[in-house]
Amino acid sequence: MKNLRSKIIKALIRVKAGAYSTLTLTEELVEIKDQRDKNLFTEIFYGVIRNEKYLDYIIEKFSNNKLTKLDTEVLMGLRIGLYQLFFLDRIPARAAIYETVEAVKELLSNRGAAAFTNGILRNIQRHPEKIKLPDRKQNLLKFLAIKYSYPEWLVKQFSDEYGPEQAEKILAAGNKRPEIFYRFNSLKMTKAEFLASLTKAEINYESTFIDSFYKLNNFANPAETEVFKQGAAYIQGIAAGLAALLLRPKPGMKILDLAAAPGGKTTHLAQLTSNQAQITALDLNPTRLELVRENILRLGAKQIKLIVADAANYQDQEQYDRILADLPCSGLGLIAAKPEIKWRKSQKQIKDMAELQHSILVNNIAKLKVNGQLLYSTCTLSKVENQLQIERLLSEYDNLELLDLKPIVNNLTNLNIKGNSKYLEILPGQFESEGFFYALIKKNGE
Ligand SMILES: C[S@@+](CC[C@H](N)C(=O)[O-])C[C@H]1O[C@@H](n2cnc3c(N)ncnc32)[C@H](O)[C@@H]1O
Repeated sequence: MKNLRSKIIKALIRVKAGAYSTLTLTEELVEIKDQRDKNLFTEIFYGVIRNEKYLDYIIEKFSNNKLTKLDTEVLMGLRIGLYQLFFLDRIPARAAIYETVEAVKELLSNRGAAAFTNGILRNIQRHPEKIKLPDRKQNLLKFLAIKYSYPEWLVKQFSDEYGPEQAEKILAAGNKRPEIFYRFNSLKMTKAEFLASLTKAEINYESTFIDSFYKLNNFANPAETEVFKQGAAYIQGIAAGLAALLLRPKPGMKILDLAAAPGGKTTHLAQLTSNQAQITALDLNPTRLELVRENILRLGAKQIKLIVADAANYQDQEQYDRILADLPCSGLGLIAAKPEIKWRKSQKQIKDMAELQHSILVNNIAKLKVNGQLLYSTCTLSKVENQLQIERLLSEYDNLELLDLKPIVNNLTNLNIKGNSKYLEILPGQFESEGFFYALIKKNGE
């Protein structure tokens, strides 16, 4: 297949059928040699998933056929064509349309399909004045849903829970390309060696509010560097990087990690204790637990026992100093990195997740020592999985106390968090990061 755009169409069809965008992209990029082609592929691929609803809204205005009646290749062709016309200024309109129509020709032998794609794209290009978004004043939710391309129920949920102004910021942040960070892994080399290696490879990096985290600027292949191969770097969102820090693990402690895969936080815990803590790491999914094993090996983490288990039923007699409950969640804080999330979640799934999280917490709270601490975290933005989840737990146990995370985070990082809440909620984009929620719970004597 010669045409880059036909590859993009095929990749988008895979994601539509349920594949993960990140994995699909990684697999596709291996086949492409030229770095500029890789960049263009990535830009159009993610751009279309992020803006799907907005693009369809426009296509619908110019098509006499219902979108559900179109061949998938044609619909994807129209989306990528339109994305290039409206979002990429470096590709001349004629070239964008020509290449897209050629891609549709390559994928479908039926000549009508290419002619149809050509006709619609040319018409849109000639008559942009026909495109009108829903009226913002008359129907704010609908306007936001189309403009930022989110399902309307999700726009409503964000707006109900955060207010319309903050909701709009959340929606916009979810459409930005996420920043890439390296966590420096001190188990493999000194920081001076690590930084020297980045400099030698001409990688442009910046310090962040966490000592061991570095932001990579305009860098496309973070998994191919020397430091990565040597295990001195782990690619991790900076908000996720707070978890192990906030748990304040010490050498000699017994730590239970209830949902560990792919192992970002497990290996961070090992790093912070110089491999001197005893960590038990669970995950329900054996394939994903293998990723933890690979990461442990690459990063040189030690003293970690891996167990395939459902944390909602897991039994052991051990008492732990620390429990990390970085639980499965609806993932609404990760939309920038995994934009298909917004099309795959439902209100029902969010409720089901909240129930699962509750059962996992209830099943494991007895394993926490008196004076031990449990850190609850999710990468989502929904009250029922976050604040309400913790309120529910605290209402059921007299001996649990919510600790204030502000002084802890302000002490361990360069952040200066203020406010009344003892929780730590990081909104997407707030610190160039993904969205995260943290609550720290201490167990008191009976
Ligand atoms: C948010 S991810 C964990 C990320 C991980 N802590 C890290 O930092 O790399 C949630 C994980 O929970 C696992 N999971 C889902 N249901 C589970 C259950 N009932 N018991 C244990 N693990 C579960 C999933 O397989 C997934 O790997």
